[in-house]
Amino acid sequence: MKRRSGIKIVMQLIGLVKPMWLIMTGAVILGVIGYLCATFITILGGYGLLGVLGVQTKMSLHTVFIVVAALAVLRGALRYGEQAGNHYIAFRLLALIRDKVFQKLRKLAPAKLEGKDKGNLIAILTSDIELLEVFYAHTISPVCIAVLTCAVMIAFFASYHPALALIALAGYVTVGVILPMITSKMGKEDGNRYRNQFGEINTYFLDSIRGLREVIQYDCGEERLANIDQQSEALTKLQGRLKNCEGKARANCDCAILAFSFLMLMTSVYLFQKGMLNTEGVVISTISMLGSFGPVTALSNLANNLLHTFASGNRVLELLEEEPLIQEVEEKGAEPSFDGFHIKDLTFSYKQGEEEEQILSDVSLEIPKNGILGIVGKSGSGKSTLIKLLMRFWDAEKGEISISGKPIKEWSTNGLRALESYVIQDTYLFEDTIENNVKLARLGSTHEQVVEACKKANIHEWIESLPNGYDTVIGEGNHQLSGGERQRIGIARAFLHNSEVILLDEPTSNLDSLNEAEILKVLKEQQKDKTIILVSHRQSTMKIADRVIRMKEGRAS
Ligand SMILES: Nc1ncnc2c1ncn2[C@@H]1O[C@H](COP(=O)(O)OP(=O)(O)OP(=O)(O)O)[C@@H](O)[C@H]1O
Repeated sequence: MKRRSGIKIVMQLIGLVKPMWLIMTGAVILGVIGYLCATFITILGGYGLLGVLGVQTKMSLHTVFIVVAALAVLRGALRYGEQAGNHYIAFRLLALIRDKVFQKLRKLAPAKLEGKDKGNLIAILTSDIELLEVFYAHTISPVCIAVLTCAVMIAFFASYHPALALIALAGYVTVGVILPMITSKMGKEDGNRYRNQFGEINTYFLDSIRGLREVIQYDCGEERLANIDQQSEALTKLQGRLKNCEGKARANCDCAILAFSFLMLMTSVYLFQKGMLNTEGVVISTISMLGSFGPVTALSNLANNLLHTFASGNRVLELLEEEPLIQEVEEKGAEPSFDGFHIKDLTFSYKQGEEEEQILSDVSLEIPKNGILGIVGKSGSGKSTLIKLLMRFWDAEKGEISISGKPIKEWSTNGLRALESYVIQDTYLFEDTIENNVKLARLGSTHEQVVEACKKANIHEWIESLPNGYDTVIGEGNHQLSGGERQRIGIARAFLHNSEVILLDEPTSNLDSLNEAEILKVLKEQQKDKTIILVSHRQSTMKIADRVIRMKEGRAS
């Protein structure tokens, strides 16, 4: 994983706030005034104390009480405004980032996502993005607020004596900049490791749940459980180290505040002895120093959370910057006028790190418009790969596939996908009604069109036999479908999509011979005005093909 510096991550994350800078400015202004109100409540307390002790000050005791009450009310209102503004920005931005991540995933799919660690992706989509809330709601404006509030306070100290202003400046820089920098340096590695291990444990968990049947059958539950325990323990250890670092940071911060306040007291007493400061100056400057660390302490505490936030930010930015393997052509509505597939010298290999295994070499093939082409060949001979290349899930490294005289990588990607329907062995069902699951192939189609597609896929009667018919909710945790039922829903989708080209990769592998025969009959009827490409190991399925080609050692014959 690419490691960005903290500054680079911050700059890139701040870049996303641009559309909301007005609200951010408002929140900062409210925050600065709010913190000054809080600090001056303490300072006015000092004036009040001096008044009670009979020392002559700039303000009467009566005025002090009224102003303190007014500042307290104002502080509450301002704090509310600042927090509301910051959280509004943060949650709007999280929605925006999620949207960007989903758009990116769509572009990366399927070529770049096939080999990706799914648990890690889930961790990025959920907890990593969620953690950026800390950055947007509790980092940007607190930094601005701290800088502005400290500037006002330094000017206030300077009104008593420049030396006091210098001590205040040194105190604010130490607590708000130097200590947080040391803390984040100390915990950066652990922060990154924690986020990555969290992703890994997610993947392992997900894998164990998905493969539960195999785990039970081969009795390896204990071993997986032990692995989960081991990973959780490692995670707990890392978390312990991070908390330890956090604790040290808090302790250092408190020590620094006390040390600088003590230095302020000593210096003001010294100046008093030299006649350069009055009693009011000594008391007020010391109280002000103690009471004005609020905004910089907020920064110091942030450094602890930022360890996680930077690691999460890095992972989210990494995903957003990932380049898709194929560049999509965006030209709305430009569907190719289909005249068949013209495949010339097609060579392709999947790249996995440094390794490359050639799957197709110099395949040349003419697939005419309309009719059924069967593709057979040994397992692993590249049949599915050829189909995926026709869908342009990958680009060929040499040679090309063209339609109407133009390579498919120059046709609009949406247009190409609208031209083709792709049915695979294992259809994915979303947690939704059967009707919506089928409608996915053509949003906006009517109930009658869905029923017609399901009738062709020989699944209508089964759907009607369910208590809720087409409104039955299927998918994970709901009505579970058999392999054959899933496959027929996949075929119904392809019929509803009603595209000119239908690519079928082992479409009948889970069907009994009765269902297979019914579906093949419908496919055969469609061959007049559809181009059907069929990959299957079943001889019974291949019978409907007009022409059958064989894949062997990366070539078609
Ligand atoms: N996404 C991928 N990344 C890397 N290698 C892959 C990928 N998909 C397939 N392969 C490899 O490419 C080779 C051809 O796979 P393909 O699925 O095209 O074969 P097939 O002829 O359809 O096999 P089967 O009949 O078993 O479905 C296999 O060795 C497979 O391991």
